[in-house]
Order: sequence, then C-alpha cells, then structure tokens
Amino acid sequence: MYVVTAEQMRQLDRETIEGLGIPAIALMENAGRAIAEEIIALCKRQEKVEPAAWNGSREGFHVSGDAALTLGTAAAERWLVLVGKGNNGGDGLVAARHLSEAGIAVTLVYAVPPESLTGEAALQRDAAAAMGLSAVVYGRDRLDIAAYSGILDALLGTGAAGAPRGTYAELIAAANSSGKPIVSADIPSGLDADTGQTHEPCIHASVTVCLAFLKRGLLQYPGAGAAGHIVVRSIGIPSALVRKQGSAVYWLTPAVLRDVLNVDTSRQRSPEGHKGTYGHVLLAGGTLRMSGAGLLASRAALRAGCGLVTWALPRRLLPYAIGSVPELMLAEVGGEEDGSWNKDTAVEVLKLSAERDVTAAGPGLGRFAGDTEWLRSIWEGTDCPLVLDADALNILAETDYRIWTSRRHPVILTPHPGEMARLAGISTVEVQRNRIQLALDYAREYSVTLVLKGAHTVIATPEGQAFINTTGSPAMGTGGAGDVLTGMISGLLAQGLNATQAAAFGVYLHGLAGERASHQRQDPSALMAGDIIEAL
Ligand SMILES: NC(=O)C1=CN([C@@H]2O[C@H](COP(=O)(O)OP(=O)(O)OC[C@H]3O[C@@H](n4cnc5c(N)ncnc54)[C@H](OP(=O)(O)O)[C@@H]3O)[C@@H](O)[C@H]2O)[C@@H](O)CC1
Ligand SMILES: [K+]
Repeated sequence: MYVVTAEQMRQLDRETIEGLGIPAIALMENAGRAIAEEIIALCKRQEKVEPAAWNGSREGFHVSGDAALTLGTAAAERWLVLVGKGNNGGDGLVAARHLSEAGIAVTLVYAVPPESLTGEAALQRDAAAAMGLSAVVYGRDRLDIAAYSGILDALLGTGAAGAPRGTYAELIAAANSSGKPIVSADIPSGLDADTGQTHEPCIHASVTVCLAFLKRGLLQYPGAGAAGHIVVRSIGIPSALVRKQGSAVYWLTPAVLRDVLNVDTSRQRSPEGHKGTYGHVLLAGGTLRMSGAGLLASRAALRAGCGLVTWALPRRLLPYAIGSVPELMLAEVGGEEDGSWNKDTAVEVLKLSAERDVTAAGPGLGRFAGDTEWLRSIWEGTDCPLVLDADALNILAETDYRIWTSRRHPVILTPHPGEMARLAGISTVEVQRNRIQLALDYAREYSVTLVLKGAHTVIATPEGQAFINTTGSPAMGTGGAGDVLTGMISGLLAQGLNATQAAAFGVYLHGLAGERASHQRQDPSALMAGDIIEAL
C-alpha cells in the first residue's frame, strides 16, 4: 500500500481534478461518504443488537439497500462534527449529511465563522444548511459536548501548518478531554501529516479514516499512536497516478512483499535441495564478555533457513562456544588474550568469507585498536553481501566510508535510533523526528540498504524506495533482539534474496515472530531475544 506526503497528495488531487477532469466536489463526496460509513461501522461494533424476529432474513422477494449507511440504533446516537475552514471541513460536512440521513442526530460545530469557508467546502456548508442540519459556531454559541455520543474531527487535514491555533486548539483539547470516541477525517487534527510529530494539542482518535492513500505521519510515532485504528478508503484517485509520480514508499504487507518485492513468501523448498542450496553465512562477532550476541545472530541465521553458518570468533572464546549450538560451525580468528578482537583478525575473516555467500559483522564485536582499518579491509575485501550491525556501525560513524572502494555487492546497515544518530551526526531526538525521510536520504547518500530499527522499522534502499514495517511488539525492546534480526537478514541473503528483499522480509518475519513469542508469555515483558528465534 502506498504511503504519501501531504505535498504528493496535493499533486495527486490536482492531477485527478485537472488531468482526469473529475470534479473536486466528487472527491469530497466520496471522502465524506466513506467517513460516514466508518462512523456507522464503529457504532455497529459498539452496539451489537440482534435483529427483531420479524426483521430477519426471509425466503422469497428480496431488495437490499445501503447497509453501510444504515444503523438500526441510530436514534441512540448523537454526533458532533467539528468543521474546519478547508477541505477537511468539507469532507466532514458531507459525512454529516449521510449520518443525518441514517437517522443520527448531528450538530455541526464550526471552528471559524461559516462565512469564511470557500470553494467546495462552502458548497457543502450551504447544502448542510439547506438540509436543516443544526449548527453552532464555536466560541459564539453554547456547546455541551457531554450530551453527545461521538465526535467527528474534520478540523485540519493535509493543509494544516504548524500547531493548531485559536479555536482549533480549544476544540481539539475539549474533544480529547470529553472521553467520547473520536473519528478523524484523513488525519488526526494536530498531527504533522509527513513526520508523525504531534503538535500540542493533537486529537487522539479511536478511528482515522485516511483518504485515498496512507500519509507518512500515520505510520510514524507518535502520530501512529494518536490515529487509533486506521482505515484507508479510496475516493476515486487512481493509484496509477502514484506510480507515475514515482512515489516509492510502501506500508510493508504480505502483498507488497509478494507483488512489489517479488519475495516468495510461501518459502517452499525444492525437494532436491540440500544444505549447499540454501547458502552459507559467515558471522564475525562476539567477545568473551559479549558472546551471546554472536550466538543469537548465528542461531537466528540458521532458523531463517540458510544451509550453514560459520561463526568467526576470537580464539579465547572458542572453548566456551564449543557445543553451545551444535548446528554451528566455529572458526577461531586469533585476537587478544582477553578474548577481544584485533586488527590482524581481518586476514582470517577475509579468508573465511571467500568461501561464504554472506558476511555479517558487528554483534558483540566490541571496539579495538585499528578497528576502522579492520572494517575497511572487510568492506573492500569481501566479495559478497555484507550486513553490518552494532559496533560495526559505531566504527562506520567515525569515518567517512564513502571514500572506501565501492563494492560489487550490497551493504545492509541495521542501526537502532542511537546508532543512526551517530551515523548521521545528529541527536536521537532528531532521528525520531522524521524517520522515513532520514532513512531515505541516508540510504541514497551512502549507497546502502538501511534498516532503521525501532517501532515501525523503516527499510530504505539506495534507489529511493522505502518500506515501513508494522509487525512487532513493544515486548521486543530487549537485549539481543537486534542481533537476531541481523542473523535473520543474513540467513535470507544466503538463500539468494537480494538486499531489499532480505531486509524487508527479515524485518517483517522478525516482528511476526516477536508478536507470536510475546503472546506465548503470560507477561509479554518476559520476552527474551532467544524466544524470537524459537518462534520462527
Ligand atoms: N479536492 C481536494 O483537494 C481533496 C481534499 N481532501 C481533504 O482535504 C484535506 C486538505 O484540505 P486543505 O488543503 O483545504 O487543508 P485543510 O487540512 O482542510 O486545512 C487548511 C485550512 O486550515 C487552516 N489552517 C492551517 N493550519 C492551521 C493551524 N495550524 N491552525 C488553525 N488553522 C489552520 C488554513 O486556513 P488559514 O489559516 O490559511 O486561513 C486552511 O484554510 C485533506 O486532508 C482531505 O481531508 C480529500 O477529501 C480529497 C479531495
Ligand atoms: K482531521
């Protein structure tokens, strides 16, 4: 599913209206109807009423109607529709007409004097008035929010700029504190549609009826938390226009994995396959103090389905690792007496990598004298895809690796927000301010596939595509979960998936496994990284 910015949405509106000749008012009609249908669906979910015996289905002559715009319990519903000055308000006015038609008592609350509405919104204002819908102007007329059963927020949409001002801010605060279910038109008012930042105040919706295409701000936190349940409804803007626009940001779903990324999600293996068919991962990581990171990444690579995994580790660590995972191959590469790595180990790693399909480095690696040189020789000397995580990223962050010799095979970086901050030379707060754009910019500038971890991980490619993953659980915020992801992505690469496929599918499966593992625990916070591997 496509994810767009507010500016892209404006262009798509324009191309539909001016290019295809579909009147703006038609789009607004579709939008308002979709919103009304979702409000009625919400009312039906809340009030499960059995149909009267005489009203049930019967044999014989049958006529059906607009079930989505019909509500048996309409008489019990009273909805407030908060109307802003722009087209978002216009959408709300259309929805109000449909709700009223369904028998729901509706009151319009204009945030600004209705005379200030223009264009299509003004037409809708007049239609609502002609239908006799009751209306008040906020700040001028009396309003008792407690008397209503729900609120439609049609104050601000993709045309909003900055924090809600004046009466908009007052209405948002009053709606939030009312405790009533709030349905937002397009985006919660007060949300930055592109970055996902929530202004003060911002609507906290139960349902957001997103119009036409997902907006970036709805997938990025904290906006994703303010939107409630998101329903995307088409309003007559063809998706071919998005493709033409070259928008390449997707919400990562099984359909996107299959149809956009060509991933075989069935994971069928050939009856003639053998361990050699599924590739060989080399993992360089782990020290005496952080052996677990290497173990977790190696085991996860095996569980992701690759044929073989060799764990390259310092000599001092070897006796402790033997037998810990019998399926693993171990290769000691020298190192220091205290069990840490040194720069001379690069020679052994390169030798080993020549016989493997993927090299992964970083989990539990630690820092050591000459580590930049060490990583540079691995970057320049390995002739296979490279996955870098943890301390390998911290090493990269301290150097301009764009001057290193360019590689024939892709590099995947898997930073968490703290590591990303170091890589990009900004603060973690700035990283989280607009994760999608930052990931897109970084991946393009540094020619890497970037996996920016955290709630709703972003996968960005050097070619300018991005995929936003929404599988996963807060329980996965636990030591080692990142090492498991590194192993999974490496294991998928070894099986022949390309960098984007492996990163996206790896992140998606990692989240699913985390969800499954946390459900298996009585208390989700008991989840440990190893449980994610076992849930694969
Ligand atoms: N045909 C179409 O185009 C379609 C549009 N669609 C719908 O329209 C929405 C976009 O509509 P839009 O562009 O009219 O902007 P919108 O979000 O309603 O608000 C802008 C108004 O608010 C004001 N304002 C701005 N910031 C403010 C602030 N911080 N605090 C207070 N006020 C602020 C500003 O007024 P100003 O301050 O400039 O006088 C401006 O007039 C979109 O989300 C979707 O719902 C869809 O149905 C598809 C078809
Ligand atoms: K809104």
